Amino acid sequence: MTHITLKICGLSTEETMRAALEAGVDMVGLVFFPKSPRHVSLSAAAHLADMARGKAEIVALTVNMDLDGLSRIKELVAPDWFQFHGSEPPEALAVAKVMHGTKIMKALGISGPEDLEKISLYEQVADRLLLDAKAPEGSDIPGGNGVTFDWSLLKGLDLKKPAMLAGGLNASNVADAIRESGLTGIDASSAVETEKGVKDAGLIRDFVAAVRSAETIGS
Ligand SMILES: O=C(O)c1ccccc1N[C@@H]1O[C@H](COP(=O)(O)O)[C@@H](O)[C@H]1O
Repeated sequence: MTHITLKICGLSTEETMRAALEAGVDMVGLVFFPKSPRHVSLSAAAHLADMARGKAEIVALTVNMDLDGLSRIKELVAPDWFQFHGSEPPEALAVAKVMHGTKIMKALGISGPEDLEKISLYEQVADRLLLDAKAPEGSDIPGGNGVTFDWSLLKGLDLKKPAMLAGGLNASNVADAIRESGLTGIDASSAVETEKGVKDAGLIRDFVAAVRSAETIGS
């Protein structure tokens, strides 16, 4: 039995935060990116983070955010992790880590084997990698688009850091995704929503149950 580290991203209401925590997720993601339908204000995020503290790790998702913005999040929300989901260079991760003392997760968009080359640059400084589908052309957001990629590209990779899989994962495909990728971390957003940005407690519970039952794969 392998424990899958499970993150639900883009929570923005008390009801769905409670559902995720009661279902036993390991990480909860709060999105700080105004173009995203899941964007939360600092005050709303501070309240949601207080609900989660001590029950799940709190992840602050940012996209190419400057140091002042990161400092405000750190001060008001006190996340355990910063998730960098833009084109931040490895040096920016190193600076954030020293300045804020948080753990760092770096998202990398994958669509083909050439995208795997970036991994070695980032795994030296990131505490965790997030291997996500590349955003479709024309999308306003670099993640959270509900699209998948060829998970088998990841099979057998010699990763130096823990890694999560993301991109279009839902209760029906997540067991295959775990098996094909070989990763032991899962992150999802769109599939637990009834419409863009609107999370649903029942869909969250179904997704968590699907991941937990997939934990027996290979054991
Ligand atoms: O969720 C968002 O709105 C978002 C915005 C900007 C960058 C990343 C975002 N979400 C991340 O995208 C992946 C996959 O999401 P999905 O399941 O395909 O919807 C996940 O890692 C989220 O953290």
